[in-house]
Amino acid sequence: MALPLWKNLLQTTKERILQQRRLSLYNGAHGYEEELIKKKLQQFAGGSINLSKEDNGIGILTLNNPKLMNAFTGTMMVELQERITELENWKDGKGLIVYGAGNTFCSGSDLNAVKEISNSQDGMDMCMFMQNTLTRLMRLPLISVALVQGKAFGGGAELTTACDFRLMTPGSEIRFVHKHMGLVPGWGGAARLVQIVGSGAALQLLSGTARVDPEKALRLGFSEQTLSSSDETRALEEARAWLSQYTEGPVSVIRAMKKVVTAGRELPLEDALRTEKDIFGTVWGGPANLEALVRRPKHK
Ligand SMILES: CCC(=O)SCCNC(=O)CCNC(=O)[C@H](O)C(C)(C)COP(=O)(O)OP(=O)(O)OC[C@H]1O[C@@H](n2cnc3c(N)ncnc32)[C@H](O)[C@@H]1OP(=O)(O)O
Repeated sequence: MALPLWKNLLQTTKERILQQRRLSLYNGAHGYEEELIKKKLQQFAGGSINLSKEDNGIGILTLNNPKLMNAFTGTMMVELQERITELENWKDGKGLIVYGAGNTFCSGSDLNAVKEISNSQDGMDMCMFMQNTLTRLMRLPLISVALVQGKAFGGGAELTTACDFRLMTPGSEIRFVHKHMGLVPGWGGAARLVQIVGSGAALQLLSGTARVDPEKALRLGFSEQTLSSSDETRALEEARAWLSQYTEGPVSVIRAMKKVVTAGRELPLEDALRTEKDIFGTVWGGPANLEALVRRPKHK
């Protein structure tokens, strides 16, 4: 017998909360009180995080606070979490482009807000909040790319590492400026940077606060490509075309592909292999697989 509507809704909400907990790193057991830090962050308002979902399965996530070079205010941190939840529930999604409004990526956390929460408890709570959100971004079953125009500094540089790929426009720059602020990365940027460029290069970029221009990023394997245009509309078009090479195809297969790679990236080998087996089971004999068996394509 079908469940009444309210029971269905309750069930879905429970499942979503459980899924968010599973994908996050910190919860009450770590002394993390999400509602408290959210309340605090809400006091530092400004800017927005916007999401548009296109018919081609590509989502566009925009950091929108151009007056402050897209610095992250408290409300933007909370909105980022909300948009990630939306993306987790977008079953038709295959890809994601993260970029900043006004021809620049992001200048890190809003220094006006940071000054107000400079005590250690607030700092740790904000750090756990952002690590949870960026870990969920990294684990989305969508192929994600940071489109870097202008500057990606501090937390902005960390955000680029939560995406699968980075594309840079001419004249743009990624820079981990934390040392100048008497800090180290705290949004997970150091751990992810080591995975992307290796520990030696990561240590140099962090401890030398080195400017990473498009050429250097290519050399380090930090960026995939330098786009030809630094105009916002055209760069976005180029990023869409670049990403489409990987998102073309059946949604179930693209999402499964990202999931097997996430498992390989994060889990010990035996666990990753078992996860790969389970995900393989979701596509084997599925519509795309059966259709291909009929079509028998030649892979020339
Ligand atoms: C997670 C930990 C972290 O994120 S630590 C890193 C925090 N971020 C920073 O320290 C970046 C500080 N900003 C800068 O170095 C420069 O503003 C950069 C980004 C290089 C841009 O320089 P430029 O193109 O000359 O523009 P500008 O300095 O005139 O800035 C325009 C307005 O934006 C503001 N702005 C910029 N970044 C932030 C920020 N992170 N927090 C708060 N406000 C920021 C500037 O103050 C400036 O505002 P105003 O026009 O003077 O009112």
